[in-house]
Amino acid sequence: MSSPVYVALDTPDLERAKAIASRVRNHVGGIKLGLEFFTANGRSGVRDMAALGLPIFLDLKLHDIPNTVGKAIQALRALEPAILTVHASGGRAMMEDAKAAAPLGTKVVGVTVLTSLDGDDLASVGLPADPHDQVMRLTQLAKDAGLDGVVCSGNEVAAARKIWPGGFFVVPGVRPAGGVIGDQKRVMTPRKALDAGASILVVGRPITGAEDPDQAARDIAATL
Ligand SMILES: O=C(O)c1cc(=O)[nH]c(=O)n1[C@@H]1O[C@H](COP(=O)(O)O)[C@@H](O)[C@H]1O
Repeated sequence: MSSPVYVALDTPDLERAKAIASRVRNHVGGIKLGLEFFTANGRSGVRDMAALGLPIFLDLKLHDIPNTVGKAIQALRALEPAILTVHASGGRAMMEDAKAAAPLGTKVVGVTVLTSLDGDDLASVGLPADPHDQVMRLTQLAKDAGLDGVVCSGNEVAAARKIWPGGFFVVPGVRPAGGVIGDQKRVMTPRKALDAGASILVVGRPITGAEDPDQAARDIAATL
Protein backbone atom coordinates (compact mmCIF):
# COMPACT_ATOMS: atom_id res chain seq x y z
CA MET A 1 0.00 0.00 0.00
CA SER A 2 1.30 3.45 -0.83
CA SER A 3 2.20 5.82 1.98
CA PRO A 4 -0.53 8.20 3.23
CA VAL A 5 2.08 10.97 3.54
CA TYR A 6 2.07 13.81 1.02
CA VAL A 7 5.18 15.92 1.36
CA ALA A 8 4.46 19.67 1.14
CA LEU A 9 7.18 21.19 -1.04
CA ASP A 10 6.73 24.77 0.08
CA THR A 11 9.47 26.52 -1.84
CA PRO A 12 9.58 28.86 -4.84
CA ASP A 13 12.71 27.03 -6.02
CA LEU A 14 11.90 24.38 -8.66
CA GLU A 15 15.29 22.71 -8.46
CA ARG A 16 15.09 22.44 -4.68
CA ALA A 17 11.58 21.01 -4.93
CA LYS A 18 12.78 18.41 -7.44
CA ALA A 19 15.81 17.55 -5.34
CA ILE A 20 13.78 16.95 -2.17
CA ALA A 21 11.11 15.02 -4.05
CA SER A 22 13.70 12.71 -5.61
CA ARG A 23 15.27 12.07 -2.21
CA VAL A 24 12.04 11.24 -0.38
CA ARG A 25 10.05 9.67 -3.20
CA ASN A 26 10.27 6.11 -1.85
CA HIS A 27 8.95 7.10 1.57
CA VAL A 28 5.96 9.29 0.61
CA GLY A 29 2.75 8.69 -1.32
CA GLY A 30 2.55 12.02 -3.12
CA ILE A 31 3.70 15.60 -3.52
CA LYS A 32 1.80 18.67 -2.38
CA LEU A 33 2.45 21.90 -4.28
CA GLY A 34 0.98 25.09 -2.82
CA LEU A 35 0.88 28.81 -3.36
CA GLU A 36 4.57 29.36 -2.76
CA PHE A 37 5.54 26.89 -5.46
CA PHE A 38 2.75 27.73 -7.89
CA THR A 39 3.13 31.51 -7.86
CA ALA A 40 6.81 31.07 -8.70
CA ASN A 41 6.68 28.15 -11.14
CA GLY A 42 3.14 28.01 -12.51
CA ARG A 43 1.71 25.21 -14.61
CA SER A 44 5.00 24.24 -16.21
CA GLY A 45 6.49 23.79 -12.74
CA VAL A 46 3.60 21.50 -11.80
CA ARG A 47 4.18 19.48 -14.98
CA ASP A 48 7.89 19.17 -14.16
CA MET A 49 7.05 17.82 -10.72
CA ALA A 50 4.39 15.46 -12.08
CA ALA A 51 7.06 13.97 -14.35
CA LEU A 52 8.66 12.48 -11.23
CA GLY A 53 5.77 10.02 -11.21
CA LEU A 54 4.12 10.69 -7.83
CA PRO A 55 0.50 11.90 -7.51
CA ILE A 56 0.21 15.70 -7.31
CA PHE A 57 -1.89 17.52 -4.72
CA LEU A 58 -2.33 21.06 -6.04
CA ASP A 59 -3.15 23.13 -2.96
CA LEU A 60 -4.25 26.53 -4.24
CA LYS A 61 -6.99 27.00 -1.61
CA LEU A 62 -9.19 28.83 -4.09
CA HIS A 63 -11.69 31.23 -2.50
CA ASP A 64 -13.66 33.60 -4.74
CA ILE A 65 -17.06 33.94 -6.37
CA PRO A 66 -18.36 30.71 -7.94
CA ASN A 67 -17.76 31.83 -11.54
CA THR A 68 -14.15 32.82 -10.88
CA VAL A 69 -13.29 29.65 -8.99
CA GLY A 70 -14.96 27.49 -11.64
CA LYS A 71 -13.08 29.22 -14.46
CA ALA A 72 -9.78 29.03 -12.58
CA ILE A 73 -10.23 25.29 -12.19
CA GLN A 74 -11.15 24.94 -15.86
CA ALA A 75 -7.86 26.64 -16.68
CA LEU A 76 -6.06 24.01 -14.57
CA ARG A 77 -7.92 21.01 -15.99
CA ALA A 78 -5.08 19.87 -18.22
CA LEU A 79 -2.84 19.37 -15.17
CA GLU A 80 -5.21 16.69 -13.84
CA PRO A 81 -4.02 16.91 -10.24
CA ALA A 82 -4.98 14.02 -7.95
CA ILE A 83 -6.24 16.50 -5.34
CA LEU A 84 -7.22 20.18 -5.49
CA THR A 85 -8.27 22.52 -2.64
CA VAL A 86 -10.83 25.30 -2.30
CA HIS A 87 -11.88 27.09 0.89
CA ALA A 88 -15.15 25.59 2.13
CA SER A 89 -16.05 29.00 3.58
CA GLY A 90 -16.43 30.18 -0.03
CA GLY A 91 -19.90 28.65 0.21
CA ARG A 92 -21.96 25.89 -1.30
CA ALA A 93 -22.40 27.37 -4.80
CA MET A 94 -18.66 28.00 -5.08
CA MET A 95 -17.89 24.42 -4.08
CA GLU A 96 -20.48 23.05 -6.52
CA ASP A 97 -18.95 25.03 -9.37
CA ALA A 98 -15.46 23.96 -8.32
CA LYS A 99 -16.40 20.29 -8.42
CA ALA A 100 -18.22 20.67 -11.73
CA ALA A 101 -15.17 22.31 -13.32
CA ALA A 102 -12.61 19.77 -12.07
CA PRO A 103 -11.44 16.76 -14.10
CA LEU A 104 -13.30 13.56 -13.23
CA GLY A 105 -10.33 11.94 -11.52
CA THR A 106 -9.48 14.95 -9.34
CA LYS A 107 -10.57 14.94 -5.72
CA VAL A 108 -11.78 18.43 -4.80
CA VAL A 109 -11.47 19.01 -1.06
CA GLY A 110 -12.65 21.95 1.04
CA VAL A 111 -10.36 23.59 3.58
CA THR A 112 -12.42 23.99 6.77
CA VAL A 113 -10.52 25.85 9.50
CA LEU A 114 -6.81 26.35 8.83
CA THR A 115 -4.64 24.44 11.28
CA SER A 116 -2.80 27.71 12.01
CA LEU A 117 -5.94 29.11 13.70
CA ASP A 118 -7.27 28.57 17.21
CA GLY A 119 -10.48 29.66 18.91
CA ASP A 120 -9.23 33.18 19.61
CA ASP A 121 -8.33 33.65 15.94
CA LEU A 122 -11.81 32.52 14.89
CA ALA A 123 -13.48 34.85 17.38
CA SER A 124 -11.35 37.73 16.07
CA VAL A 125 -12.91 37.32 12.61
CA GLY A 126 -16.43 36.92 13.97
CA LEU A 127 -16.75 33.14 13.69
CA PRO A 128 -17.91 30.67 16.37
CA ALA A 129 -14.98 30.45 18.76
CA ASP A 130 -14.79 26.68 18.73
CA PRO A 131 -12.79 25.37 15.76
CA HIS A 132 -14.45 21.99 16.23
CA ASP A 133 -17.96 23.37 15.62
CA GLN A 134 -16.84 25.34 12.58
CA VAL A 135 -15.09 22.30 11.10
CA MET A 136 -18.28 20.23 11.55
CA ARG A 137 -20.42 22.91 9.93
CA LEU A 138 -18.11 23.24 6.92
CA THR A 139 -17.70 19.47 6.58
CA GLN A 140 -21.46 19.12 6.27
CA LEU A 141 -21.55 21.96 3.72
CA ALA A 142 -18.74 20.43 1.65
CA LYS A 143 -20.53 17.09 1.67
CA ASP A 144 -23.82 18.70 0.62
CA ALA A 145 -22.01 20.56 -2.18
CA GLY A 146 -20.73 17.28 -3.63
CA LEU A 147 -17.03 17.69 -2.87
CA ASP A 148 -14.85 14.65 -2.26
CA GLY A 149 -13.68 15.56 1.22
CA VAL A 150 -12.24 18.23 3.50
CA VAL A 151 -9.02 19.44 5.07
CA CYS A 152 -9.07 19.66 8.88
CA SER A 153 -6.74 19.09 11.81
CA GLY A 154 -6.22 15.76 13.51
CA ASN A 155 -8.27 17.06 16.44
CA GLU A 156 -11.46 17.11 14.40
CA VAL A 157 -11.03 14.30 11.90
CA ALA A 158 -12.73 11.55 13.92
CA ALA A 159 -15.88 13.61 14.47
CA ALA A 160 -15.88 14.88 10.88
CA ARG A 161 -15.70 11.30 9.61
CA LYS A 162 -18.79 10.46 11.63
CA ILE A 163 -20.66 13.12 9.64
CA TRP A 164 -19.17 11.85 6.38
CA PRO A 165 -18.04 8.22 6.61
CA GLY A 166 -17.12 8.03 2.90
CA GLY A 167 -15.32 11.40 2.81
CA PHE A 168 -11.67 11.93 1.93
CA PHE A 169 -9.95 13.55 4.90
CA VAL A 170 -6.73 15.50 4.46
CA VAL A 171 -4.88 16.26 7.70
CA PRO A 172 -2.05 18.82 7.83
CA GLY A 173 -0.57 20.33 10.99
CA VAL A 174 1.17 17.00 11.50
CA ARG A 175 4.18 16.91 13.80
CA PRO A 176 6.26 13.94 14.97
CA ALA A 177 6.41 13.75 18.78
CA GLY A 178 8.62 16.60 20.00
CA GLY A 179 8.71 18.27 16.55
CA VAL A 180 8.90 22.06 16.09
CA ILE A 181 5.35 23.39 15.86
CA GLY A 182 6.09 26.76 14.20
CA ASP A 183 3.01 28.64 13.01
CA GLN A 184 0.64 25.68 13.42
CA LYS A 185 -1.79 25.71 16.34
CA ARG A 186 -3.91 22.55 15.99
CA VAL A 187 -1.36 19.76 15.65
CA MET A 188 -1.20 16.00 16.05
CA THR A 189 1.36 13.24 15.50
CA PRO A 190 1.15 11.33 12.20
CA ARG A 191 0.23 8.05 13.92
CA LYS A 192 -2.59 9.63 15.96
CA ALA A 193 -3.99 11.52 12.97
CA LEU A 194 -4.11 8.33 10.94
CA ASP A 195 -5.74 6.40 13.78
CA ALA A 196 -8.30 9.20 14.11
CA GLY A 197 -9.38 8.69 10.50
CA ALA A 198 -7.16 10.76 8.19
CA SER A 199 -7.11 9.55 4.58
CA ILE A 200 -3.82 11.32 3.91
CA LEU A 201 -1.36 13.36 5.98
CA VAL A 202 0.33 16.54 4.77
CA VAL A 203 3.84 16.96 6.12
CA GLY A 204 6.06 19.88 5.16
CA ARG A 205 8.83 21.28 7.32
CA PRO A 206 9.34 18.20 9.50
CA ILE A 207 10.66 16.61 6.27
CA THR A 208 11.79 19.50 4.07
CA GLY A 209 13.48 21.39 6.92
CA ALA A 210 15.32 18.34 8.24
CA GLU A 211 19.06 18.02 7.74
CA ASP A 212 18.39 14.64 6.15
CA PRO A 213 14.93 14.73 4.52
CA ASP A 214 15.06 11.04 3.47
CA GLN A 215 15.73 9.96 7.03
CA ALA A 216 12.98 12.26 8.36
CA ALA A 217 10.49 10.82 5.86
CA ARG A 218 11.61 7.28 6.75
CA ASP A 219 11.27 7.99 10.46
CA ILE A 220 7.71 9.26 9.97
CA ALA A 221 6.84 6.27 7.76
CA ALA A 222 8.15 3.93 10.48
CA THR A 223 5.59 5.30 12.96
CA LEU A 224 2.64 4.57 10.67
O1 LIG B 1 -4.50 22.70 2.72
C1 LIG B 1 -3.46 22.46 3.33
O2 LIG B 1 -2.67 21.62 2.90
C2 LIG B 1 -3.27 23.08 4.64
C3 LIG B 1 -4.40 23.41 5.35
C4 LIG B 1 -4.31 23.79 6.69
O3 LIG B 1 -5.31 24.01 7.39
N1 LIG B 1 -3.08 23.89 7.24
C5 LIG B 1 -1.93 23.63 6.54
O4 LIG B 1 -0.84 23.73 7.12
N2 LIG B 1 -2.02 23.29 5.21
C6 LIG B 1 -0.79 23.09 4.43
O5 LIG B 1 -0.04 22.03 4.97
C7 LIG B 1 1.36 22.32 4.93
C8 LIG B 1 1.89 22.27 6.33
O6 LIG B 1 3.25 22.45 6.31
P1 LIG B 1 4.15 22.19 7.60
O7 LIG B 1 3.56 22.99 8.73
O8 LIG B 1 5.49 22.68 7.17
O9 LIG B 1 4.08 20.69 7.86
C9 LIG B 1 1.50 23.67 4.27
O10 LIG B 1 1.82 23.44 2.91
C10 LIG B 1 0.14 24.31 4.40
O11 LIG B 1 -0.16 25.12 3.28
